Amino acid sequence: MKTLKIDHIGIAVKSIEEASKIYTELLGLEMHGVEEVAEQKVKVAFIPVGESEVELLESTDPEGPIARFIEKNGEGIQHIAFRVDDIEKALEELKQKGVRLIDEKPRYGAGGAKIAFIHPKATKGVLIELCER
Ligand SMILES: C[C@@H](C(=O)O)C(=O)SCCNC(=O)CCNC(=O)[C@H](O)C(C)(C)COP(=O)(O)OP(=O)(O)OC[C@H]1O[C@@H](n2cnc3c(N)ncnc32)[C@H](O)[C@@H]1OP(=O)(O)O
Ligand SMILES: [Co+2]
Repeated sequence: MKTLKIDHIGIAVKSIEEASKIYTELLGLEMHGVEEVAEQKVKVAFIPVGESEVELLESTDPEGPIARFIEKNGEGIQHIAFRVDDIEKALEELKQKGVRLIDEKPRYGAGGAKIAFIHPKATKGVLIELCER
């Protein structure tokens, strides 16, 4: 497998409408439309910047991962997503290395990307998402 680039940085926010102003009004970036990813219990907005994007994540459910993250840590960076060329192969290789995965098989994320998370306990406290588009 090949890791290609930082695809996006996931930021947990209470309100996409409020938080997006930082990126649009202060940094002059443009936000794409908001999309719901029901499986992850989030609404998502992407803000492209150069080769990567900022992903704003607002919870749609108090039991979802973003609501839980904000409850514990407040708003802030929740994950870093790396784009890979072949996510099934990447997960197979990580599994063989004994890495603790949250998702052993890819799920579908925003924009129909295939995504999977590595547990932060296996990565010195960074929640890593792999994604293939
Ligand atoms: C739409 C899609 C896309 O891009 O297309 C997305 O991004 S969806 C983005 C949202 N979806 C996800 O995050 C899905 C994957 N995440 C999960 O499954 C969960 O959030 C876990 C990461 C397993 C955490 O689960 P849960 O909140 O139940 O456990 P917990 O609070 O007891 O946390 C277990 C330990 O992990 C740490 N921990 C929890 N969340 C963390 C995070 N985001 N970054 C770093 N460490 C984190 C906690 O501090 C704790 O450590 P201590 O034990 O030392 O206190
Ligand atoms: Co993400």
